[in-house]
Amino acid sequence: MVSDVRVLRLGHRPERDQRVTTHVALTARALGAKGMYLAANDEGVRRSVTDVANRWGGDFFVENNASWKKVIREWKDEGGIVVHLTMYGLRMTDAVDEIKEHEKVLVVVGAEKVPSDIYDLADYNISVTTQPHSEISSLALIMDRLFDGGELNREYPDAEMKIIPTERGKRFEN
Ligand SMILES: C[S@@+](CC[C@H](N)C(=O)[O-])C[C@H]1O[C@@H](n2cnc3c(N)ncnc32)[C@H](O)[C@@H]1O
Repeated sequence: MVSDVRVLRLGHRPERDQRVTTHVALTARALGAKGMYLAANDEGVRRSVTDVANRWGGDFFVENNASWKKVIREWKDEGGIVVHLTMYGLRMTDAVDEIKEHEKVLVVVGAEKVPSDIYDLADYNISVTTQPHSEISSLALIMDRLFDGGELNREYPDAEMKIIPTERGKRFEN
């Protein structure tokens, strides 16, 4: 059963990808990942995601300027598997049950281009549909499958901000 999901973000270009990478991290956090390794130097992304995480609870981390090969090597040494999301991979629906037999899953998402070695280093190259779309949507869908929807109503400990779901308007507890 999957209990530890982390995201590795490859190919981030600070001048172009800040918003999407921030949304990758926020999606990862909201859907139950423990943290994101950013294989680029962008302290601004780390700071803004950490600021959200501090206010909204839990202990999601962002590691800035991570060496992606080292992250993968150490993850595998700890018994984790590496799932690279790419539209060229195997269909998610064919592989997800096998992936779910593992506890630790590192989900790798790219920006425009990814280094070609990732296709060999990954245990699974997985396509979420076989159409081009986005790292955010593909990440959200695989996380939902990995946790079977159980991530959707998680509690975030030590939150300064908490939403009280309501039919209309906005209600917060803080
Ligand atoms: C804008 S796409 C880049 C597409 C790029 N041309 C390529 O070679 O993969 C950015 C990222 O979104 C993810 N992605 C896009 N479509 C996907 C799909 N159908 N299945 C899984 N991941 C996808 C991949 O992680 C990809 O690296």
